[in-house]
Amino acid sequence: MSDATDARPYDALLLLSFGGPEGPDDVVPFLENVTRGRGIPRERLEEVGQHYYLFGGVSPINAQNRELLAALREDFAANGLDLPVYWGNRNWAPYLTDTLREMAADGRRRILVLATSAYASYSGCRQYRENLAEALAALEAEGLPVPRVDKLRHYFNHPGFVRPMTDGVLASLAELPEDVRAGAHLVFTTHSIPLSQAETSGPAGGAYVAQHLDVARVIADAVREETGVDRPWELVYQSRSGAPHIPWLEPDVCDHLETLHGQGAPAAVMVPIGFVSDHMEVLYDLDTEAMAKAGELGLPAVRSATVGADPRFAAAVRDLVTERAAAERGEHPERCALGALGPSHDVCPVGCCPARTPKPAAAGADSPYA
Ligand SMILES: CC1=C(CCC(=O)O)c2cc3nc(cc4[nH]c(cc5[nH]c(cc1n2)c(C)c5CCC(=O)O)c(CCC(=O)O)c4C)C(CCC(=O)O)=C3C
Ligand SMILES: [Fe+2]
Repeated sequence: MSDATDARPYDALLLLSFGGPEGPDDVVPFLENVTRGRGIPRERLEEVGQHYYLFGGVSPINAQNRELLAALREDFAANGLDLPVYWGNRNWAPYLTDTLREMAADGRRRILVLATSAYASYSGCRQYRENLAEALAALEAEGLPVPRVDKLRHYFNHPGFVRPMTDGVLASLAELPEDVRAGAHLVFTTHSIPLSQAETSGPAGGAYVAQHLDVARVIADAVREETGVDRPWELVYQSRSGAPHIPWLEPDVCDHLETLHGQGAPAAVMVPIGFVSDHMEVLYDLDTEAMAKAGELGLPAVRSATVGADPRFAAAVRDLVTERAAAERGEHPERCALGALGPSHDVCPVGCCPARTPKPAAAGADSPYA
């Protein structure tokens, strides 16, 4: 393991997330921020707005990021890692540009970024890198010093991300009635994305699905070992958006529950491996919509926990920070990873997770910033 207290050359960590509305008046402006220039049909937006209004116009994502920030600060302090942690979002306050401005004013010059997305995809990786480039350009235009930003590697297969989810599945199985527990399917879910984006994800294409399958297999294997029961599992998708004629990853989780029921499956545990916390995608698309579908079918179902602010995840972030810092210093740190794919790259190569319309992206080999 790398020196657990040495973050040099980095002088700050930036938690970079999606952002969400904090009251009913925020919902429409938030959705406008999310969908600017993305060609999402108006009906879809109205529908998604309703999901937020059902919860008082409040997405839980900001509170969850505040908890994660607190967990990171606590973990760093308890382990002697002296590194300040900041937070900025793509779509809602605190906005990324404001946070980077504050960081520059505080004298931060080498910033490491933790995005709240564990996998390779345009939305989960390059789009955050585009947001960073846009924010750095704003600082430059204001005559402020432009810090150098690097992004932590994809952490989907880090034990500190996978282990809490495995424990979540074990806890969910225990909640199912005993007579259906052994036959329960493990239904791993993630955000659907356009097929074209899935095909071009990662340095060589196909990374989004391959990474999820790798994690699903690791969790299914661990659950089998710990319960002594070999359960069927599948990877399915949720939260599809976009125009109906554009193909996205399938099957949808609700259709899949119907299929399982038709095949006589006795129960299902939905495992949202694609998400870092219980934000609106989890609360509405799984806990509300998919659970209602399971209820209609009479299929016993439980949804297992995301990592959220689990202390093991905070410790994993510390490990990733010190690992990357050591690599930047020219050392050869050990890189923790479960599954078959191994640790992901530190620096996204040119053309990784390409956008439909090319835009400058920071924190990668094609960054216009050093
Ligand atoms: C891969 C992926 C993740 C996981 C990785 C990551 O976490 O980044 C994710 C997370 C999230 N997505 C979120 C919200 C939304 N995503 C939308 C739209 C879209 N998401 C997409 C993909 C992803 N999204 C895509 C390809 C679109 C189509 C438009 C586009 O190409 O951009 C829309 C527009 C309406 C709609 O169409 O649903 C909303 C409101 C929230 C916040 C939830 C909250 O408020 O609690 C979170 C964490
Ligand atoms: Fe999304």
